[in-house]
Amino acid sequence: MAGLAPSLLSADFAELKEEIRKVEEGGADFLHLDVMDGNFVPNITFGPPVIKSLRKVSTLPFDVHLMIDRPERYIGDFVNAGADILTVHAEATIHLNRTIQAIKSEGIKAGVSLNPSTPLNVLDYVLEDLDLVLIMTVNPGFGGQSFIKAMEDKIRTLRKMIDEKNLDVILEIDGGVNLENAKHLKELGVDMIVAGSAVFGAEDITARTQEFKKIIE
Ligand SMILES: O=C(CO)[C@H](O)[C@H](O)COP(=O)(O)O
Ligand SMILES: [Fe+2]
Repeated sequence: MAGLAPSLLSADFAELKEEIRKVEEGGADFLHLDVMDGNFVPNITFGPPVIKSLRKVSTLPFDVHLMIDRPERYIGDFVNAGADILTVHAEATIHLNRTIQAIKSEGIKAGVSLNPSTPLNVLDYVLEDLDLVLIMTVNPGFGGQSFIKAMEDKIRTLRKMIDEKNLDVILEIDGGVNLENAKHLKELGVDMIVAGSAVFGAEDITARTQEFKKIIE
């Protein structure tokens, strides 16, 4: 059984409170929040002040995906804003081990995300320290892109790495997941599925969330 983390990136930004209520009602497990800085990725979204405001209107765990250069500079800000899981890109921080320890020392969960072309071996000496690994199944920066098929092997291999060491690490994937491929991806061993456009693009967002949950349970 996998969980669902709707990505707010594809929500109506003028109606965030209401959009969150809809996915909560549909049984979302995490709320996925995409922070982009216009440097690490060619897009800009929102930062700690928006997340802090949303924290007041949701009880869902906040799964914050930082697509920003040198994320270590902002760990305290995102912790204060209410992040429950803070995920950094391995490509964006020079001292990955130090950044992970800095997140964990704040008493929240630490995640590492990998771009599609980044090999899994960058996790070799940190996997044991992590709470979550986020495999990007599109190139980060935008919602509504197509799933990159080559990521299926990466997911299988990471599943084996986690299971062989009997680790308590959430395997999360992000990008291009829809009602058609969700079941297959769950069967590859994914624990948490991020979906943006496939959830918030629906006419009835609550019903779509429920539909997703049914497919991946
Ligand atoms: O991190 C992201 C993009 O960089 C988003 O979480 C992701 O793309 C979700 O969008 P969709 O489900 O529409 O592909
Ligand atoms: Fe994301």
